Amino acid sequence: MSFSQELRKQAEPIFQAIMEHPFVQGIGKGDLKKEQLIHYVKQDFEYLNAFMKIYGLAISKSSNRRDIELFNNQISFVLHSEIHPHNNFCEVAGVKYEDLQGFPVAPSAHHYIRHMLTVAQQGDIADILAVLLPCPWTYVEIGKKLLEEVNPDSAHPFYDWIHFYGDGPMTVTTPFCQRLDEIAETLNEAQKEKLMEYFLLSCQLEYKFWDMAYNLEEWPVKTLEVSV
Ligand SMILES: Cc1ncc(C[n+]2csc(CCO)c2C)c(N)n1
Repeated sequence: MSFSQELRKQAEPIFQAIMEHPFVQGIGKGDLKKEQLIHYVKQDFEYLNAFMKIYGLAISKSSNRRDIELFNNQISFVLHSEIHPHNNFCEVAGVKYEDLQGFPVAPSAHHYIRHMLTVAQQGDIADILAVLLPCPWTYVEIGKKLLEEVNPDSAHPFYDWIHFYGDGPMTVTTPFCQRLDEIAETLNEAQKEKLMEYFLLSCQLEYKFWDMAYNLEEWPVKTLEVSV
């Protein structure tokens, strides 16, 4: 079994819990509340800004052009393509995307961003791949499962979202896994265990992100805005 298959196997209970989460199920049923969609987009806009900066850190730590190209392409993808699923949520909620940008980051999104940033600042390319991988991997599996289970017609409110992740342009999971597997061949067990820990924590935080959006999670006491 390859190292990435080992990661996926250990994360199976979290992938299952994500699939069963009411926000994810709500995308399939098309019955999410306007406030839940708005909270998701506000938080995800900030999350994706942090994600691009982490790709920048990955580029600064790259030692060959193949890696630089891989991360550079993903910055463009987040800038120009990841806006489509956000626009889908905004249209259903009846709000303008521009009006959901620049808001304070809620606790679970904050935790996830901090986890990725810490690993990216302290670690190497393998650490960064392990910490980022659950992001594309969980979304592609969600998209594929919803396509199978719901098979939405074009009148479904989240038709675009489901197709974007289910059979759209999101193909980065494969090169990330291949690159991580290549590096893992050179690592000892303790080093691989550390990568497993980063990966599993990101999977848990993917779950928390859905939960935050579903429950409109905010900081317990309103004070100054928390930024990242
Ligand atoms: C919390 C959260 N997790 C994953 C994604 C999906 N996503 C974000 S960037 C990207 C491509 C990576 O290069 C993918 C798949 C999201 N939008 N929000």
